[in-house]
Amino acid sequence: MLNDTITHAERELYLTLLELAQQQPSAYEWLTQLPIWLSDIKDKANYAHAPAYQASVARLPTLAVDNVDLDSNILTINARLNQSQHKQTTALLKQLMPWRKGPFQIGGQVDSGQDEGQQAAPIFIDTEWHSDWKWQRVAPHLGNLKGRRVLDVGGGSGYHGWRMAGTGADTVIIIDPSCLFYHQFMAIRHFVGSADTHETGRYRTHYIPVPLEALPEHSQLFDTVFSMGVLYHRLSPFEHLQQLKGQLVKGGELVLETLVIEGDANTVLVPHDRYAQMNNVYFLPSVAALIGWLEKAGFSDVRCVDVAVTSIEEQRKTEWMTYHSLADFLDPNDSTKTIEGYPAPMRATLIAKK
Ligand SMILES: Nc1ncnc2c1ncn2[C@@H]1O[C@H](C[S@+](CC[C@H]([NH3+])C(=O)[O-])CC(=O)[O-])[C@@H](O)[C@H]1O
Repeated sequence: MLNDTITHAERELYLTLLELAQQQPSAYEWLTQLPIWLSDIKDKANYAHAPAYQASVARLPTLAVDNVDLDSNILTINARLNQSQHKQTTALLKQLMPWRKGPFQIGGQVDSGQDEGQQAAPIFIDTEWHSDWKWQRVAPHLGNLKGRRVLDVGGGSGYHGWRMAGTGADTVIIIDPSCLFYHQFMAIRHFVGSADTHETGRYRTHYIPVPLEALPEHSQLFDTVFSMGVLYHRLSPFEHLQQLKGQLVKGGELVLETLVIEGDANTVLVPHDRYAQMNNVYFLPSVAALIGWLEKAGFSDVRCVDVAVTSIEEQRKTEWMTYHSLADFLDPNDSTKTIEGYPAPMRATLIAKK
């Protein structure tokens, strides 16, 4: 129910789903569940850090934003920032560390204008991942997202979701169960503000803090569904593919990006214990096997558009993510292997039709 304590982001999400429901009744089921999804993320019993994250986002200052370029590799909020706003904003954003997916920049170039003494340098959130590099590998193969309704499953901080809106998507819904990433999205959204309403006159980019499995199964709401960096975390890859398919309209497009290994249609690696130190990695197929999985799950026109080995320049420790990163997870004597002896991370992007 709409009530007084609802945030602006929540209100816009309700309105978007309400509008969707007028065209596609399955969105009513989302509306029914939304209060539960949104209150769970605020519950200290589920997420001990939730109140602290919320407080950090709530205390972010209001800046004079000149413009926002959602289609830039460093997702840039051009705003005027004085020294005290710079200090306050940096400190609050650092309370939302680790920042893994980005990069973002808040602030503009310091020019030699009249208030030079006052104006602070931009804040550059140098994230662990160069998510822009992934986007550059994927975007050329997407065709036009203009006017499309898009779901980004496992969207992290929302970096790619913003880029989807930046290329003209009509509506973007990001889902991810991470409480931290949800609040990172809300922090960036605070600064993006009404720039997100560009072209459509209403807010286009939304975030629901739930896993894919929590969504109503056969919503058929989206023209494009992205699942990037999620499949290998799933115990049952076929269930994941079915759930993705259930969110697509007939003829809609799936963009699937996941870890792969070299090999033929019968090659699949199931790491016995950890993979690159991650303890939640299950199935790493070859590209040929993955094409077979997508076809078995009922997708057609399946094509692999990109394969890339992840470099230690793309995923690395930064000032905004100070824990171990890829370089620490590879064999120090042979960077083609993980420290467990498996092939080093290589990722493929596949596109398929429902
Ligand atoms: N069942 C689930 N449903 C939805 N999200 C999930 C689920 N399980 C985990 N996640 C979320 O999926 C994301 C995986 S990261 C990819 C981010 C971005 N897409 C990227 O392509 O850079 C992995 C990577 O960095 O490789 C995390 O944010 C999880 O919380």
